Parts: sequence; C-alpha cells; structure tokens
Amino acid sequence: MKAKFSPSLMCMDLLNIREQIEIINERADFYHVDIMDGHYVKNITLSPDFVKAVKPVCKLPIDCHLMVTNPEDFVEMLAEAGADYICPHAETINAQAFRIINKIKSLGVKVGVVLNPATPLSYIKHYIHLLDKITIMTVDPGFAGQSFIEEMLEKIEEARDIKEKNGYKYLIEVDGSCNEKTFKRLNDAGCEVFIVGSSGLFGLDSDLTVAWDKMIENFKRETE
Ligand SMILES: O=C(CO)[C@H](O)[C@H](O)[C@H](O)COP(=O)(O)O
Ligand SMILES: [Co+2]
Repeated sequence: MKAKFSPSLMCMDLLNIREQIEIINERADFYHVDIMDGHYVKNITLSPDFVKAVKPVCKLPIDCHLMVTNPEDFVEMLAEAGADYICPHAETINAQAFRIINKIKSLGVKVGVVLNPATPLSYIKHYIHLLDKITIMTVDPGFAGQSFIEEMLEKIEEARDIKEKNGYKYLIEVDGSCNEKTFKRLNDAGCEVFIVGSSGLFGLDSDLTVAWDKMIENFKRETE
C-alpha cells in the first residue's frame, strides 16, 4: 500500500489556517484533528467547532482523534460538524465498545480506535474486525514534540500480521514523532498512515509547500 500522510492540525500555524488547508488539500490523504478535554490528557486543543469551521474548505477526510474521558459525549456533535473518522481511545470505551462503534457507523462515519503506548493490541481483539482504522500512539497522548517510543514497533508489526492473517480491512496508523528519524522503522513495521506534526512536517519550514516537499524527500530517502 502506498504510504498515506495525515497532517496533525494542532501543529499547524493557527494564524494561517485557510492557506495551509488549501496547500494540504492537494498533497495529503487525511486531516488529523486532535480533540482533548483537559481531563483524559492535561491539554486542550481543537474542537467540533473547529471541524465545522474548516469542513467547507477541506477536500480530504477529517479524522478526529478523541483524547477525551467520555467520547460518547462528542460523537453526534462531530458527525454533525462533518467528521469523516471518529477515533476514541480504546481505553475510554471499554464499557460500551460495541455500542459506540455501532453508533459512529450508524451516523455514516468511519470508526477507529487509538491505543496508548501502554495498551496491548489484545485489548481490542474482540472488536478489531469492526474497525476502519487502528492508531498506534508512539508517544504518550496529549502533546506534540515528544520522543519516539521504540517499543511500539512490535505493536505495529503485530497489527500488520493480524490484518494480513485475517484479511481485516483496518488502516494501520501511527501518531507521534513520525519524522525522518523514524520513517524507515515505521514503514518497515507496517505503518500505512503517518500522522505528521511538528517534527515530521510543520517544523521543517515556515513555507508549508517547502516543508511538504522536504518531508516527502525525507520519506523517500529513508524508505526507498
Ligand atoms: O495525538 C497527538 C499528541 O497526543 C497529536 O496528533 C500530535 O500532533 C502528534 O503527536 C504529532 O506530533 P509530533 O510533534 O510529530 O510528535
Ligand atoms: Co493525534
């Protein structure tokens, strides 16, 4: 599968959103929108209102990463705002996993789950086959600019092996420190969607078109 890229919009220049979205529209595969409640993680970033505001100019699917204690409170709001993927943390849906997955699907939205570094893949084994995407965190959630957690490589390999063995459809996505230092190991382990934030994309140049070209050059150099 050709590598896909999902720019993490919490890392973009928030004083220049429309221009950057118009650049990303022609280059990326998804938009990654981090929604934090300040409780599940000690940070607050983007929101359903942000999704609603940018939706009219977005040409790519909007993927919402829910770092919130009660994801059920946000599902309808995000579907209404125009989210294309709603991805709660597996750790926050355990008591209602099948109910919330079915709810998201019933709203015509694709569903994924996100796994913290400390959470094994086995934690989602009873519903993994229902998912459109699995996001493996390679940093503890809540903040950009953190260090890559090497131990996650074997979890990515495990997700790839399970997908291939069973013919499952989920995309394998990685979130956290996807950059020139990690592209090769992530790609070799089976990562299909690379969430690129400050380290992988936006920090490469103040001109996003230049930053994008540098990122693609880095990726090709590291993986070809
Ligand atoms: O989920 C996130 C952090 O909890 C965000 O998606 C970050 O943007 C992601 O970690 C990418 O940022 P980085 O600086 O490339 O690590
Ligand atoms: Co994220």
